[in-house]
Amino acid sequence: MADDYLVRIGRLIRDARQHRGWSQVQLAEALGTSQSAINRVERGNQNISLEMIARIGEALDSEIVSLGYAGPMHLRVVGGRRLSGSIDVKTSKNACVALLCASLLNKGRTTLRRVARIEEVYRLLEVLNSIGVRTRWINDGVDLEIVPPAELDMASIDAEAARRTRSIIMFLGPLLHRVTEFKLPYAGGCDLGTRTIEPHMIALRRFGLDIAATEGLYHAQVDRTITPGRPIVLTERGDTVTENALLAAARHDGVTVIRNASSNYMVQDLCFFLEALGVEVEGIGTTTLTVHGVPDIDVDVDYSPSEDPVEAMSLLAAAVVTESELTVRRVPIEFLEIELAVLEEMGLDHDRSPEYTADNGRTRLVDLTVKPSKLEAPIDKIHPMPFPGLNIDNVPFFAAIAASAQGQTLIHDWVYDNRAIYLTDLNRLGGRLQLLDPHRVLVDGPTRWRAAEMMCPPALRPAVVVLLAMMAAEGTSVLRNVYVINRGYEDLAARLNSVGAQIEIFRDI
Ligand SMILES: CC(=O)N[C@H]1[C@@H](OP(=O)(O)OP(=O)(O)OC[C@H]2O[C@@H](n3ccc(=O)[nH]c3=O)[C@H](O)[C@@H]2O)O[C@H](CO)[C@@H](O)[C@@H]1O
Ligand SMILES: C=C(OP(=O)(O)O)C(=O)O
Repeated sequence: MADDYLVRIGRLIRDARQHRGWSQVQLAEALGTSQSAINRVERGNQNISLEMIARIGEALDSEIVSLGYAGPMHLRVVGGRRLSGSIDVKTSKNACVALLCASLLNKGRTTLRRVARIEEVYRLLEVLNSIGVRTRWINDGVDLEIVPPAELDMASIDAEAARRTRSIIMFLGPLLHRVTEFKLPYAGGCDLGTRTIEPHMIALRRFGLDIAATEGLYHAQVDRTITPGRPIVLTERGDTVTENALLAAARHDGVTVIRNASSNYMVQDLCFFLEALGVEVEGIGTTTLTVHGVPDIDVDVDYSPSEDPVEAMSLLAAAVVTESELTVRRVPIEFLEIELAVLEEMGLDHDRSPEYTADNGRTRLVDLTVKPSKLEAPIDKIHPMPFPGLNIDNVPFFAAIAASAQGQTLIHDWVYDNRAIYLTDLNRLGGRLQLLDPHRVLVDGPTRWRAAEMMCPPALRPAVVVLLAMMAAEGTSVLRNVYVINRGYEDLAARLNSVGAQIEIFRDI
C-alpha cells in the first residue's frame, strides 16, 4: 500500500516537473540533490519526507500534495491603488486553443512559442495527452512542443477536461482526416447561455462528417466520398466555426472556398500557422478564404501566436478605472482600433508608439500609454460586430469604463444570452447599471466604487470587469472562485501587482 502511494506521488512529481519543462537534472540542481535521487523518487523507489515533498512543490511552483481537495482559488483585492509602469500583453487564448487543435493536422513536431499558461490551454493539453499526443513545456516552461502519435487513442479521451472547454469543438475539423468514427464529449465552457454548434455541423457536413448527439457525446462518422465541391457558405460569421472549416479544408485534397468567414485575430493566426504547415490560404483578413489543402502534412513547424487584443483591452480598462497612467506593451493594434476610436471620442488621452511586428512576422503591435482622463459617456450605444467591428469579447470592459465616465452609456451585447446580465454584478460594488433586457444595460456614471465580497460571475470577461472595479474601490474586496479568470489570463493577479495593484491569492483549506 505504502509502495503504491510512493509510485503515485512519484508520478505526480514527474508530471509537475514535465509540466514545468524541467529535466530531472534541473530539478535535482534546484533541490541540491542528484539526478539519480530524483529518478528514484519519480519511480516510487525512494521513501520521501513531507518536507521534501514541500520543497519539490516549491521548486516546481506546483502543489504536489494537498490535504483533501485543493479548494478553489480566491482573490483578496486592496483597492484604490494607482497603477504605473508597463505591462506586456500575452499571447491570445483564442489563437492558442485553435493552434493546439491545429497541431492534430501535423504528423511532425509542432513548436508553439510563448503559449499562454492558462486553464483553457491546460484543459486542451489534458485532452490531447489522453488521446496519446505527447506535449511538453520547453525553454523554462515558455514554449510548447507537441508530437502526435501515429494512431490516436480516442477511446481514452479525458471527457472531464473536454467538457470544461468549448474549444474541444475544434477537434472535429482535424479529426475527420484521421479517424472515420469517433466520439467527442459535448463542448462546455463559460455560462453565456445557448451557444449553438449547428454552424459547425453545417460546414463540416460538406467534408462528409455526420454527427449524432446523444448522452453527452457527439458520435461522429466520416464518409470520405463526400467532398465540398462548391464554396462553403457559413451560416454565421463565427470565429471557431471558421477555424473548424479551415482545419477541415487544410488536409482536404483540393481547393476549398469558405465564404462569410470570420477575419478575426485568432482566425488570422490560424491561417498563418496553416501557411507554415505548407497550406496556402488566400484572402487572409477578408471574409472569403481559399484554402489549397495538403492531404499529408508531416513537417517540424515552429510558430509564434500573436498577442491577445482582449487582454490588451482588459489592461487598458484597468488603467482607466483606476485613473492610472499605464503603458500596455505589445498591443495588436489592428484588433483594437475601433475600441480606441470610441474611447478617444469619450475623451481618453493616450500615446501610441510606432508600430512593430509580432513574432509571427505578421501582426502589427504598438505600445500604448493610457493617461488619466475625464471621460464622457459616448453618444451612441456600444455594440459588438464581427471583426472589423468592436470585438465581442471587449464589450464587457466598456461597462466598467462607462461607469467611470460622466453620463449614461447604453451597452448592447446582442451576442450572448447571459453575459450582459452578469455586468449588473458591478452594482454590488457601487455601480449603477440597469438591465433593460437580457442584452442591454444602461450604465450611469461616474461611480464611486466601494469594496465588497462576492462570488465570481461564471463568465470570463464579466469576472475580470468585477475584478477591475474591485481594484478601483477603496478598501478590501474579495472575489471568490476565480477559475473562469484563470481560464483566459495567465497570472493576472501577479502581473497586475507588478504595476502597483495589491491582489492576494488565497484558497480554502
Ligand atoms: C475559442 C474562441 O475563439 N472563442 C471565441 C469565439 O467563440 P465561438 O466562435 O465559439 O463563438 P460562438 O460560435 O459561440 O458565437 C458566439 C455567439 O455569437 C453568435 N453569432 C456569431 C456570429 C454571427 O455571425 N452571428 C451570431 O449570431 C452565435 O450564435 C453565438 O451565440 O468567438 C466568440 C465571438 O467572437 C468569442 O466570444 C469567443 O471568445
Ligand atoms: C467567451 C469567451 O471565450 P470561450 O469561447 O473560450 O468561451 C471569451 O474569451 O470571452
